[in-house]
Amino acid sequence: MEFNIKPLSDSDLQEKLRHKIDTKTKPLGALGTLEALAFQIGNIQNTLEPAISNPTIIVFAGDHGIAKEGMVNPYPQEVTTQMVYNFIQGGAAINIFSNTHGIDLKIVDAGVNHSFENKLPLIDAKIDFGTKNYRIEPAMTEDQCLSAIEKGAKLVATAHANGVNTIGFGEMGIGNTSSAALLMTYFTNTPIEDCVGAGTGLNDKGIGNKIKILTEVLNKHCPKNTIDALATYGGFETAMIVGGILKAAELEMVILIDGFIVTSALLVAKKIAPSVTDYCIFAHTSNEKGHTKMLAHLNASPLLHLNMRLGEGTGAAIAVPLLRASVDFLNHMASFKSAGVSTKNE
Ligand SMILES: Cc1cc2ncn([C@H]3O[C@H](COP(=O)(O)O)[C@@H](O)[C@H]3O)c2cc1C
Ligand SMILES: O=C(O)c1cccnc1
Repeated sequence: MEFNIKPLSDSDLQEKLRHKIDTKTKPLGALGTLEALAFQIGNIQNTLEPAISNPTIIVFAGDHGIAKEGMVNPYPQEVTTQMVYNFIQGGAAINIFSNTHGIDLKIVDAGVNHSFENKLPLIDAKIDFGTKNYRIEPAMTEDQCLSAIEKGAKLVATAHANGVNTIGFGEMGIGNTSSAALLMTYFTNTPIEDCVGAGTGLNDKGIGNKIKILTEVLNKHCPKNTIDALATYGGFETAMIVGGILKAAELEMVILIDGFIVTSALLVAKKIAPSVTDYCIFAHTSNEKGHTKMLAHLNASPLLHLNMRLGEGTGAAIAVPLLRASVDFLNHMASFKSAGVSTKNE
């Protein structure tokens, strides 16, 4: 498992991008974050004329052993399967927002606890029928974890070969806010009580219980390295997103980071390849409690804060028009020179 990710440090290109942005017909810096976006996307694509081509969101679905008990998750495990059918039928939030913004959507069975019929519009990458319960044993074996990373990477490589240059990731997996909280505490050294939130709607008592259970889980295991930590606490969907993010950065794609769970996958990816964040655009701040601290750890300033806490890649989908607007101004806006507009008095 090798990912060759180039840090973005072409100072000549960066200077030209800066100049192109600064000579558009607007006060210096007046397009704010859109300027930063255009600069980053130009850097990623190594061009002064970037484009958002065939933006795609891949939603990975997987079940979690711990969710069978119903102690950390308000909704039952079956909801993962039911939501996969909902995605296939076009009824979930991510379907709607993908339609709104012309985003191609792919749904992947990373490891749902259900046998899906053949011929569904569902990509079969199943590792197993859900992870093991990490209250008892590691969620997955090292082989399963590496296989999930590889499968996620392969799906992104296929998308890239089909002309996709902008990719977002989504997830569906009842119980996966617990898994993300465990990964967060492991990779950022943040106390578990600051990583645990309400997920899909626990009350204060439920959150207290979730913290207690996840503290026991942390005391039980002692992961020996990055992959071992992902195998111990992760989900199949999370591990596939880790591989997907790493491959997308290697292929110099624009990566849209969604909420709490996708960002937890990025923590793992960054541990493997620190430059990966050069390729990441942080779409939004989720209302899940730990997300703000997780983002601060990554030095990230997301584009949006809409009080969303859903996952599925919905935050990533909502941010796509901002990416389009940023490359459009860079490509099409007049410069002071071309429009004959006077520059600022010195
Ligand atoms: C109907 C429904 C649709 C969802 N879509 C995403 N999630 C989100 O909630 C789950 C994580 O929360 P927890 O750890 O509390 O189980 C994930 O499946 C996530 O994608 C959903 C959850 C539900 C119930
Ligand atoms: O931010 C997220 O990704 C999130 C938050 C709560 C539940 N599911 C996902």
